[in-house]
Amino acid sequence: MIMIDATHDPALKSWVPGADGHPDFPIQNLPYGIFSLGADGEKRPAVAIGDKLLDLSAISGLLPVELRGSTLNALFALPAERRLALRHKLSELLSNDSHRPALEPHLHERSAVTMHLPAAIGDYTDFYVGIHHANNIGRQFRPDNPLLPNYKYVPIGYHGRASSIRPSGVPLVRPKGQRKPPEADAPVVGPSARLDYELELGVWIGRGNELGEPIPIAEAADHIAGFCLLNDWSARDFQAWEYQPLGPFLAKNFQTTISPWVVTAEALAPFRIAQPARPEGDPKPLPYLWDEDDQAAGALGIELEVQLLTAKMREQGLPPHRLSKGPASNMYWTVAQIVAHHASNGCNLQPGDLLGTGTISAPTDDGCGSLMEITRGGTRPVTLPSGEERSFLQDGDEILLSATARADGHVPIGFGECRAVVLPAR
Ligand SMILES: O=C(O)/C=C/C(=O)CC(=O)CC(=O)O
Ligand SMILES: [Ca+2]
Ligand SMILES: [Mg+2]
Repeated sequence: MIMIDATHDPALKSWVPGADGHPDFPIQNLPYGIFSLGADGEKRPAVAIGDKLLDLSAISGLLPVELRGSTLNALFALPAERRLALRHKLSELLSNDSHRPALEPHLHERSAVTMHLPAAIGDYTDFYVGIHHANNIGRQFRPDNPLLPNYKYVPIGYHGRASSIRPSGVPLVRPKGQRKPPEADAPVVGPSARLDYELELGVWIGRGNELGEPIPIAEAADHIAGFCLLNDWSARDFQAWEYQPLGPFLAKNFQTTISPWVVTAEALAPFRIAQPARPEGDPKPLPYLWDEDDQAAGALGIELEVQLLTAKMREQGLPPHRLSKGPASNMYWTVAQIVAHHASNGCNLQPGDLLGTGTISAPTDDGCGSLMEITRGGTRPVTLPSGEERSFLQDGDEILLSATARADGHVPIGFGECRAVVLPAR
């Protein structure tokens, strides 16, 4: 069980200029990532602090954990106590002035470096825990049968594609594929006309489990290294045509964008709120999915937001326009439940595997996590400050996801950027 400790102290200050009061990366956060100086430079581990990062490969002699190489998989695999020891050391190094002369040469402006995927992602699985999303989108794909009867018993997911996951900033090329326009007798192939985003949290798997050995739900939290933002780009026209009976395939595997900084489970310890009660009459989950301590630990106290910036808005100097905002507590299943479920048949999870929670929508109109929901399948376009309308994404549109964890008596911490612009189909 991860505890609140001195590294979360709201009175803790950093000697790094601009870190105190930073909206994402004050000293209470300390997220890890992989960067290089220049796009082709050597990839190295770092910790973000304010607008800067500290090159951890350059100060490895000072750290209790060997941190080298171009991925964080080995760090994720460590027992939680070792990761905690590293967090404590970094908190001390970045708060105590006496370390400034030794460390300052290894700070870099984050705006001047290239960020990479933080881990070699062996496998990526996307869940469907946003019950309001499941209701909204289910109504469009299956008007008579929006929420299927299994939803409240089994955390639904699909196996995604790890090879096409990209860090924030890498543009998305509009996918081509098969769709069957409602009035047509036969499908056509071409660029997606209903390109959408999905607002999700990503969960980084830490320690793995052996093939054949399930993860008991009481131990699931020990297998989570951290979190990121995840945009599960979705071609709704391909999806509607291809998804039955095996689920999403080419509609969702052409690219997935994640934020490059790993906000650790340790950093998020204080940011828990009461787990929303299951609606009256909902079935109690089966024992392998139910843990009183997991329920008592609460839901993630994270506020999520999506913004859109079109090419015309960029030209006009307009700021991004908020499409939605809502809390991560709108998850029907906890993160521990999806981890335990994934391994319940003996499937082995490995350090650096990535799970998506599924689209997190609020029950209100201003909190929907995809355009498909906001525009009711494209029938109610959004009007933007530039005067433009959007039903689905156009070329040149940029989607920006952001998130902030907040709790009374604690310094808020954020996730950094998860953005990508849509380029024309090739
Ligand atoms: O209800 C459906 O058929 C559609 C589901 C999705 O869009 C799949 C998905 O990516 C799950 C999610 O993000 O919640
Ligand atoms: Ca999804
Ligand atoms: Mg995807």
